[in-house]
Amino acid sequence: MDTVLEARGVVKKYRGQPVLDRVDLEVGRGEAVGLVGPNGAGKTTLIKVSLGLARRDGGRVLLNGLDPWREPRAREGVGVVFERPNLPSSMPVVEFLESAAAIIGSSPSRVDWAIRAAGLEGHEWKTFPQLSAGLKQRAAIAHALLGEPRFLVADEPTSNLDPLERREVLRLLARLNREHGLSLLVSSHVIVELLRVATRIYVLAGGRLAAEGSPEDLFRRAGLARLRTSNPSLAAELLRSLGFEAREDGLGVVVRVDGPLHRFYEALARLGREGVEVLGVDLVEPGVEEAMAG
Ligand SMILES: Nc1ncnc2c1ncn2[C@@H]1O[C@H](COP(=O)(O)OP(=O)(O)OP(=O)(O)O)[C@@H](O)[C@H]1O
Repeated sequence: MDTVLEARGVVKKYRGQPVLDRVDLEVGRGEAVGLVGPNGAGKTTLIKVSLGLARRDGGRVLLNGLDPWREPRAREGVGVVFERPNLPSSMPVVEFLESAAAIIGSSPSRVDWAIRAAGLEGHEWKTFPQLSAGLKQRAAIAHALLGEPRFLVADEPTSNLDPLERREVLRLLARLNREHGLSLLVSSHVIVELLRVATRIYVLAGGRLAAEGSPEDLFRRAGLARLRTSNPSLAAELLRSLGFEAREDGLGVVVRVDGPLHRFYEALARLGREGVEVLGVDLVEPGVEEAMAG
C-alpha cells in the first residue's frame, strides 16, 4: 500500500514511564483512519511522535517517506488540527486566513476555497471569540487547508463540541477525504463517531494497541455493543422489535451486533426518531471495552 504515515513499534516514555508501548499505526494514501481510546490512552502522544513534534524512545516513523523527527520537510503537505483551536482573537477570521495564506505563499483564491470547504461561509467576518465551538473548529480546519495539505491529522477535533456540531465537523472531515482525496487521521475517545468517517480504526488503551480493523471487523470481533441511552428499557424494546438480541444490564443496553453494520446504523437512527437519545456505543470485548470506557 502507498502510505503517507507508517509507524512501527513506537515507544515513548515520560520520566521513564512508557506512555506508548510498541505501537503501530499506518495511514494509506487517500485512506481515512480513526484512532480511538479513552483520555490518557496516548492518542495525542502518538500523533505528536508521528508528526515529529515529540521525540520517540523507540521504533520507526516514516511520514511521507521521511523520518519527521530528523527531517521536518516530512511535514510538507500535512495539515494539523488540534483539540482546542487557538486563532488570534482580534481580527475577522477571513483577515487572519488571508494573512496566514500570504505568509505561506498561498493564493487569495485558496482562502475562498478553504472557507467554502470548511463550511465557514457567512461567518468569515466574525472574530474568533464570536464563533461557536464548532465554527472555531471549522476555522482551524480552514487554516489547515490553506497549505493545500494532502494529509490531514485531526486530534480529537470534536471533544469540546455539542452533538450536532460533532456530527457536522465529522461530516466535513469525511467529505474532505471522500471528495477531495485527503488522507485523514482523526482521533476521538468515542468509537461510534469514527464509524462513518474511518474505514480503519486503531484502538489504543493504556499506551498499547488493543485492536485494529475496519468498523465491521471490530464489531464482528466484539459481537456485542453496549448502548448508553436516555431510555434503556424503550431502547431494548425497540431493538428487539427490529430483530436484534438486546437486554438491559444496568450500564446500558447490550445488543448483538454481528450482522451487517448498516442494519445497526439504521436501528440507531430509528431509536433517534423514536426520541431515544443514544449517548454512546461501546464495544463489549475485553481490551476493547476497556479502551472504550473513557
Ligand atoms: N509532556 C508530558 N509530560 C509527562 N507526561 C505526559 C506528557 N504528555 C502526556 N503525558 C502523559 O502521557 C499519557 C498519554 O497522554 P496523551 O495526551 O497522549 O493521551 P490521549 O489519549 O491523547 O488523552 P486525551 O484524550 O486526554 O488527550 C498520559 O498519562 C499523560 O498524562
